Order: sequence, then structure tokens, then C-alpha cells
Amino acid sequence: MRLIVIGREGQVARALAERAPAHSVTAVLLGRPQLDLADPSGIEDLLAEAGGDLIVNAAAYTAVDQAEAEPDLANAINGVGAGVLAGVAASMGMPLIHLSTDYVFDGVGERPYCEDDAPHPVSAYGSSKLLGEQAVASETPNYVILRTAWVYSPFNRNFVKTMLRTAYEREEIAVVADQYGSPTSALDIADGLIAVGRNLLARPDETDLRGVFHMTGSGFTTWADFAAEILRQSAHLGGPTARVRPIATADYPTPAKRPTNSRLDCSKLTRIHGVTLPAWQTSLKPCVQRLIEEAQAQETHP
Ligand SMILES: NC(=O)C1=CN([C@@H]2O[C@H](COP(=O)(O)OP(=O)(O)OC[C@H]3O[C@@H](n4cnc5c(N)ncnc54)[C@H](O)[C@@H]3O)[C@@H](O)[C@H]2O)C=CC1
Repeated sequence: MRLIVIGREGQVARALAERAPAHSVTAVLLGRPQLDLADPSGIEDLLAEAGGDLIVNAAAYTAVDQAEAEPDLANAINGVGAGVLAGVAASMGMPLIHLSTDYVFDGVGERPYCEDDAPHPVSAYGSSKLLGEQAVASETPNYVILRTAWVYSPFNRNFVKTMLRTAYEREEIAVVADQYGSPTSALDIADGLIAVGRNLLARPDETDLRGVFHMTGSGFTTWADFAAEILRQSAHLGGPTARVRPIATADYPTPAKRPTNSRLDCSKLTRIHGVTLPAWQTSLKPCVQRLIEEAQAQETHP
């Protein structure tokens, strides 16, 4: 299987590049400046040149707070650009796997969200991602939208890296304790996504395999408990640690509103694709270990 992955430097894109060889998969990564979803002219030529069996859109405008100030750009990349890519995938006869987010929901519900719950984004980023979902579905029937959440990895910027970096500098870190969700390793997303991709290619006519699916790490937690677990594992592995001071969302104002309940019900993915991501604590450990080792290597070899 040969994947064309849009979004060269992102967490999920880099995780796909790293995990592909273990699955005997080739991942061809395309990104800016050659391929810009804000200016999608010429995408078809680039994709034809790359040659592949399946397209993965792992590129997005992901600056959640910044999106409040530039919703047009977020909509252009996450909405219009995603739709153009889906149209090109359709015209080339390739399935598309498109990444989306828990932020399409408002988070006021009491239970984990299912795929057919009505979306209702409360941020510009969430709205732009919902536009993208709608654009993809209107351009091609041969798609899978994978909604994920709380993504971390050894790559790019993410919560795990922020907590470890802060723990080198401070004894106490204030973290919100009233938002619930599932930390998700980008490396697990890569493994799961490749399994989904294989299913799509093996059974091109099966409509059940297509549509919207939720894919997060198994189990739920809060940001504060996630932080505490990162720092507990770090201490255990000889890395930096700090106390976590739980605070309310109201005490940590941000430009973008975030859902209180970000929990996604992933049982449809298990039932239809046979894919279940590991418990979030299990996947966290190798990531923390790797980041500590990288930091220590940099200290010794600046
Ligand atoms: N990071 C998270 O916590 C979550 C991410 N997601 C979704 O998962 C997907 C992957 O996210 P990450 O890997 O964490 O994102 P990331 O922020 O690490 O990477 C996004 C990539 O998109 C690229 N990009 C941005 N604008 C572009 C443009 N105009 N044209 C081409 N490339 C462009 C960036 O250069 C970057 O390489 C995205 O669709 C995101 O919305 C969903 C839920 C949570």
C-alpha cells in the first residue's frame, strides 16, 4: 500500500512516516510550499506525480486560539482546501482518509459523543473542521473521516512536550481539571489509520467501511490528570517532574472556547474496522521516555 500523506511536518504525518515501514507501507509526504491547501490549484498534478493508492489528509490549520482571529484562513485550509482535495481524490479514483476533531461538538453532553450526534462547534477552529467534514462528504462517497482528540507525539508542539519542558523550569504547573477527553498518541493513530486504509482498499464496494468514525486512545481523563500522569511517568524514568495544581477552565481564559466533554465513543471503529487504540496511559510511556532521552542527548551534545 502506498499512501500519499498531506501535511509533511505535522504530528500525524510524521507518525505515519515513522510507522509505515513496520506495516510494509510506503508513505509519500507532501506539504507546503509545494502543496498548500490554502491555494489548492495544481494539487492534481502533484498527486499524480506522487502516485499512490490512498490519500490521507493530515494537514490542517490547527492553531485553535489563533483561528478566532483569522477564521477565513482556517476555513480556507480546513474547509475549502479539504473539499478540493476530496474532489481530486474522487477524480483520481482514490479513497481519502481525512482527520477531524472532537471540537466539532460543543461538549455540553453528559456521555461520550457518537458519530451520528449532531455537531455544534463552539470555536472558529471547530467550525472550520466541520466545514471540511461537510465538504469531503459532498465531494466523494469514498472517504473515511477519523475524528480524534488530544493528540500528542514526540513531534511538533503538543501537551506532553509542553508539560515536560515546563517541568524543567517550574515546581508547580496549573492545569485545567474540568475538561474530559482521551489523550491519543499520533503513533497509534498511524497504526489504526493504516489498518483502516487496508480495509478500504481490500473492500472497495463496502459502504459500511466509509463515513465518519471516532478514533482516540482508550479511556478518559482530564487535562490535570493527564499532566499528573506525564509527570509521574517522567519522574519514574528519571526525567523532570512538578506538582500539578488543578484549576477550573474559568481560571485559564483562552480566546477559543473548548468543549468540556471531549469524550468520543469509538465503538463503531472497533465494530466495523476492527481497530481499537491502546489505553492512553500505555502509549504515553514510550513517548515520555523518548522525549526525556532526546532532552538528555541534547544536554550532553548541545
Ligand atoms: N493536535 C490535536 O490535538 C488534534 C488534531 N486533530 C486533527 O488531526 C489532524 C492532524 O493534526 P496534527 O498532526 O496534530 O497537526 P499539526 O499541527 O502537528 O500539523 C498540521 C500540519 O498541517 C500543515 N499545514 C497547515 N496549513 C497547511 C496548508 N495550508 N497546506 C498544507 N499544509 C498545511 C502544517 O504545516 C503541519 O505540518 C488535523 O486534521 C487536526 O485538525 C484532531 C483533534 C486533536
